[in-house]
Amino acid sequence: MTVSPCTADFLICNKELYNFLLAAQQYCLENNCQRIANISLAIDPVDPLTIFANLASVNQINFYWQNPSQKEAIAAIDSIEKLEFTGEERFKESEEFINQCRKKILCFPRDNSSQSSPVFFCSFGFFDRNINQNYPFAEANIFLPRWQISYNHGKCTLIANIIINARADIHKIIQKIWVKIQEITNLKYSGEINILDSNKYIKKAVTSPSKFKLSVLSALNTINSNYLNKIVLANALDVISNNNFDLFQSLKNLRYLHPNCYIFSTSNGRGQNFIGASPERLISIRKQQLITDALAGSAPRGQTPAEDAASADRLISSQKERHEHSLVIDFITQSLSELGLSPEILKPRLRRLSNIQHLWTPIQATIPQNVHPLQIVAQLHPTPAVAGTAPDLACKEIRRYENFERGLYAAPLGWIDLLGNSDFVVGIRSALIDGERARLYAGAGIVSGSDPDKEIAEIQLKLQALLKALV
Ligand SMILES: C=C(O[C@@H]1C=C(C(=O)O)C=C[C@H]1O)C(=O)O
Repeated sequence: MTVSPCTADFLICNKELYNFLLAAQQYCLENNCQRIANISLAIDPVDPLTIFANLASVNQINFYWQNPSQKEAIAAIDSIEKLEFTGEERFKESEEFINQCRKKILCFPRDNSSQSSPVFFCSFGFFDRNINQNYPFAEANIFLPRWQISYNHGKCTLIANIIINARADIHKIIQKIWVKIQEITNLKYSGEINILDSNKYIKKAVTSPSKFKLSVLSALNTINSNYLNKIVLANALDVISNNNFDLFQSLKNLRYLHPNCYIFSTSNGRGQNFIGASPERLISIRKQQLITDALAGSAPRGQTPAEDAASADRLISSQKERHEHSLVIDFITQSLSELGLSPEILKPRLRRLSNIQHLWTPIQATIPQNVHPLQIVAQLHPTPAVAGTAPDLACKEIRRYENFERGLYAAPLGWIDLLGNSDFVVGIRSALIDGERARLYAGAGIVSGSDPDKEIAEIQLKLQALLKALV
């Protein structure tokens, strides 16, 4: 084999990597097995979205995630291990999948730091079984990426997951990593924003406003009969463009328009993508400290600072909005207590987004070693912020009222590393992109005192925020 001078330099710098791969290969030879080498290398700072836009293909499984402060972002490109599940045990089976993979992974370096821990990316359906058999994502999707580029407070890491067996060509593997580093670091950052006039699209609500209004009125009757306290009813908007939607430009636009939201994208490897800008954290765990959001109760942003403040005041003092919000706090604290945690409710605040504001109460807890992040996800999903109360009853009613598959909408989407760190958002303010078609989703919480017209207007506001970013 001819080794290029560049590879030779890299080889010398990474003698330790070479020895690690050699030892891994030896292990596979002696034990007649295959392993996954998880190789983390510090690289010069890059923008993971730029890398994602250039290296990810819509026909691969991939994932993009970015937090609101924009201090953390991850691009995960292509998969080396993946599984899809359906049914009630999907969270448990995903945890089991991670545990099985864990046994096969050898890490370089072996420093047990969060920068070099293998990361699994997951998306779940709102329901544990889809009714629409043609819905393009399974009810649980989990994968370990082939390439991962992580940005964390100014530092960048490339993680490569590579199959090692007795026949592995170690020089070739090292060369492949080197070529990838070159490819990544030579890419030019382009933060270009390209916002088009959404009037150029053909748009159609999946449920007409009159039908939606009837559903709200009927749901209010059910609430008044005390069968339910709250139900979150959603609508979808189908959008058709003349051209295929540009996934990467739409993500850049989302990041620009919604800098204080979690930006996400996941693909099924068959051409469909689910993207969005969610303000709602389901779980965020760092070093066993959990933080989750109770987010419910909404009002428009005002056109002027005075109007905005007045709208915020009305939101804060509205009995109806506070009741809607407190149902979410109660559910989260009770659910976490059932897991043996001691949740602490932080000071309530406002979550102010580009065109809407929400009542927001973060809740925190310490996680014992034996509680897996997916157990918490399973316990919390769906919260009354996206389903209602009691959630089981509300879910049955949602199925009756909504005439489309929720799929990944309002469901958990995020990542988990092998140290127990994790981030999951609630997949709201989201859209399913399929070529030149997009389906946008938004819902609103219905409680006693809800006004159907106001709920429809709230859903419109939520849809507009996303529509603006799509190109
Ligand atoms: C259901 C959605 O949003 C949820 C419902 C809210 C409400 O009804 O006030 C507020 C925030 C979210 O928890 C959505 O955006 O689709």
